[in-house]
Amino acid sequence: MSGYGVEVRDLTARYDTTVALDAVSFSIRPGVITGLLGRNGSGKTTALSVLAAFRRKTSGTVLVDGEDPWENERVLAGTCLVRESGDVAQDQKLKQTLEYLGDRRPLFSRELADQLMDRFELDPLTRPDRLSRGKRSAFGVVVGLASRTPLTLLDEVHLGMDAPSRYAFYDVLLADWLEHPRTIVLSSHLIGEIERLLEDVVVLDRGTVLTASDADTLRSGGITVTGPAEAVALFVDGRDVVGRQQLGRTAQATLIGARDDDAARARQAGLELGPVALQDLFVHLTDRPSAVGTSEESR
Ligand SMILES: Nc1ncnc2c1ncn2[C@@H]1O[C@H](COP(=O)(O)OP(=O)(O)OP(=O)(O)O)[C@@H](O)[C@H]1O
Repeated sequence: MSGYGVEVRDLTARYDTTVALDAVSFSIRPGVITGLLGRNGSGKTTALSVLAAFRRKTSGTVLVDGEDPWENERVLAGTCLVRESGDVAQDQKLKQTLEYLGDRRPLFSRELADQLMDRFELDPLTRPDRLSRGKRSAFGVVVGLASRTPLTLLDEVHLGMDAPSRYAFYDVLLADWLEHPRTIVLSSHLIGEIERLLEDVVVLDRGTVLTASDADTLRSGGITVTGPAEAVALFVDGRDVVGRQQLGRTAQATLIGARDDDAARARQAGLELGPVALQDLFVHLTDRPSAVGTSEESR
């Protein structure tokens, strides 16, 4: 089992008068870790809730493993959505929730759950409503990863966790995914920490898809140039510069729109070229309304 694929076509989701998703289309490849990125209110939680049938769509097509997930027992048995709030029974001890999941989910790994409970210092005999925010998030991670469902949707689940716990989460997620490949979607607006995990990226903005592609293709849309400040300034003159840093006489600029002769020009000027951080591209894309409309070309 390498995971469920997802096809979303012209999906619209409304809350009364608010259009949370406006005819969005994107695909999620099976067996891949995809980042669902977007600023606050861009529609990430709504999209994941529709995929997991927590919320009904208004219109459009959603296919999870080839079928509409709404009231679809087979697909939902293989789907796990964990939101930041935890999504677990509040009046049950953590141990009882794990036992319940162990009975209901055929791929649930009690071994991984116990390992993560130790790692996050979670007491199995406590209840979720007695946990701090960070520990509640950590329990959400335990549930999401140990379920090993063919489609695992983790909605900003790591945001409340402290740095050591978050890094433990990233390490375990990657190691467990390598051993048990499945489709994982991580939603976040904090990309720096998770970008190394992401093979594909879907960026939402105000209920529309800004861009959807593999992370490397997205990164190749820009470059960083590092070297003596005057040479960097000359190199980037007239270009679309989205970030600058300077330390002493050394400067680094981030450019959008790489050109064929960049490498040769950089060599001549004694400058170093490097990749762009996804976080910088994300800020650039979501900061500029004029960037809307690039989605179709970059798919
Ligand atoms: N229950 C609701 N009732 C009315 N409007 C809602 C509801 N839930 C979300 N919305 C609206 O739908 C839009 C998308 O919200 P959503 O929670 O999906 O975004 P998000 O990208 O997950 O945001 P965040 O990063 O802040 O969690 C926003 O305009 C939000 O105000």
